[in-house]
Amino acid sequence: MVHTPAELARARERLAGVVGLVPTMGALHDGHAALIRAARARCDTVVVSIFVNPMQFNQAADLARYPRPLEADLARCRELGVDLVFNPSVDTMYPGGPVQVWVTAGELADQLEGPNRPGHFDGVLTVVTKLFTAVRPQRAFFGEKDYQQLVLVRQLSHDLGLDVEVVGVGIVRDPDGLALSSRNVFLSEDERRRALALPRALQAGRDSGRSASAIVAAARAVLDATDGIEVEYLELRTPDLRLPEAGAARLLVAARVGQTRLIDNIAVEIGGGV
Ligand SMILES: Nc1ncnc2c1ncn2[C@@H]1O[C@H](COP(=O)(O)OP(=O)(O)OP(=O)(O)O)[C@@H](O)[C@H]1O
Ligand SMILES: CC(C)(CO)[C@@H](O)C(=O)[O-]
Ligand code: BAL
Repeated sequence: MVHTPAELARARERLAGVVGLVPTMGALHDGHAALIRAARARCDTVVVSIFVNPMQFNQAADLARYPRPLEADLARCRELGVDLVFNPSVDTMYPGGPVQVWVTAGELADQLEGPNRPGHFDGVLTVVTKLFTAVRPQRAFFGEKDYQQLVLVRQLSHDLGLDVEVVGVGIVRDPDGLALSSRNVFLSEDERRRALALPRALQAGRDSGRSASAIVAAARAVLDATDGIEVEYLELRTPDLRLPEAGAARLLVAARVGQTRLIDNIAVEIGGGV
């Protein structure tokens, strides 16, 4: 494990072949393991970063309670054959305090997560740019659970010419359908039962029929029938997050269950008659 960009630069010189980066905020679960396995399969060397990035949190309480089980994370990385873990401190990543120059997300972030988490994607894109610059990977692996983040990071690599191939990895779910997330540990048993309305709603949307309005209505009906969840958005988009058209699409949802905010999404097919 290395902690500083200087240590990372020295270790990076010894990494052979195609380097794959898996950026995480730790509290590793089977979703992260899928990213690491995808990186193992497609790269010669795998680097995992573990950094809870304060600059992408817009609520102090959310940052303060974010889980940080570092020893267990390191054991998981060893089991999965990770070659190098980069675990910087906040002071090392942001010497002298918060950055003054940001990578800003642009209009792709004016929807879905963006308006609900002001400044979040600027924080994500800024830290991902710093991680890409420090690690210099050829490939980087991101989960489809954070679908808008994946699309934005792909755009980041393209627009800034970072020369990193951004690989998306499918959502890993618990057997009951709930998408794995580090924040699921905050759900009580009752909240977890309510949270299952998210994957059920997405599945109902997918199964509902052909038109965009039928897909959204079927998903909305499941959410409306569930007490104790507060829906922030339920939206249909093209795979690159434009307004929906016939063909391949994504249905995306965000909701609060108690104090915990959850997101999820699913691939759907719009058959026409929007
Ligand atoms: N269930 C999942 N399936 C696939 N990828 C996932 C899953 N959960 C997280 N990831 C991916 O792992 C990477 C690191 O995410 P992060 O460390 O924030 O974990 P998280 O579980 O998403 O936590 P959070 O509760 O903060 O959303 C991201 O690219 C994210 O999309
Ligand atoms: C990509 C990321 C590691 C940047 O802090 C974070 O947003 C995450 O864990 O998805
Ligand atoms: N999993 C994306 C990072 C975040 O929620 O802050």
